[in-house]
Amino acid sequence: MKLGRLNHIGIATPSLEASLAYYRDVMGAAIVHEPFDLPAQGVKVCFVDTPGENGTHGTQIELIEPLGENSPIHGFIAKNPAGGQHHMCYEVPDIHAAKAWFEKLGKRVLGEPRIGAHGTPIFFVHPRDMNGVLTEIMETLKEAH
Ligand SMILES: CC[C@H](C(=O)O)C(=O)SCCNC(=O)CCNC(=O)[C@H](O)C(C)(C)COP(=O)(O)OP(=O)(O)OC[C@H]1O[C@@H](n2cnc3c(N)ncnc32)[C@H](O)[C@@H]1OP(=O)(O)O
Ligand SMILES: [Co+2]
Repeated sequence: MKLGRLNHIGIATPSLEASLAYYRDVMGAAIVHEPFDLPAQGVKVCFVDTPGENGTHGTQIELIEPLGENSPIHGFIAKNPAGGQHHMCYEVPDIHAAKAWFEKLGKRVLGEPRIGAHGTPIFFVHPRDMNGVLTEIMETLKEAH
């Protein structure tokens, strides 16, 4: 497998509202998208753009707040009440080939590929197998032809 583009850095937060104010007022973020719920993934999400090249944005900040009592990030927030860096997400051309790659290496893929925040298939690989970093793999949005 070849290392793909760093699509986003996931930041867990107890309050999307407070974190949005931070990225806007302290960090001077130019583009803050609208928050949206992902009930199937147990999170409320809001993307913040970082500057990119050729008029596109760079790696995004993905702010995630627990949504519902079964949110997978309740445990993280309990351990880190102020929130913090939660995961990193890399793009791949083919989600199934990528899943087979990590499984072949004996890495714990967490669940089957499912639709993530950008509307394409994603999966996670356990942090204990990934240098301590919860790693999300996301199939790149195919260019509309
Ligand atoms: C998908 C929508 C959106 C998108 O971009 O498309 C998102 O990114 S949503 C992001 C939220 N969803 C997930 O995180 C799903 C995958 N995560 C999980 O399945 C769990 O969080 C899991 C299994 C990684 C950890 O679960 P939990 O916190 O309940 O377990 P433990 O507390 O027992 O943790 C086990 C072990 O891992 C360490 N840990 C936990 N979370 C992280 C983390 N974010 N980064 C690094 N390490 C983490 C924890 O400290 C434990 O370590 P140990 O040494 O064994 O005590
Ligand atoms: Co993510």
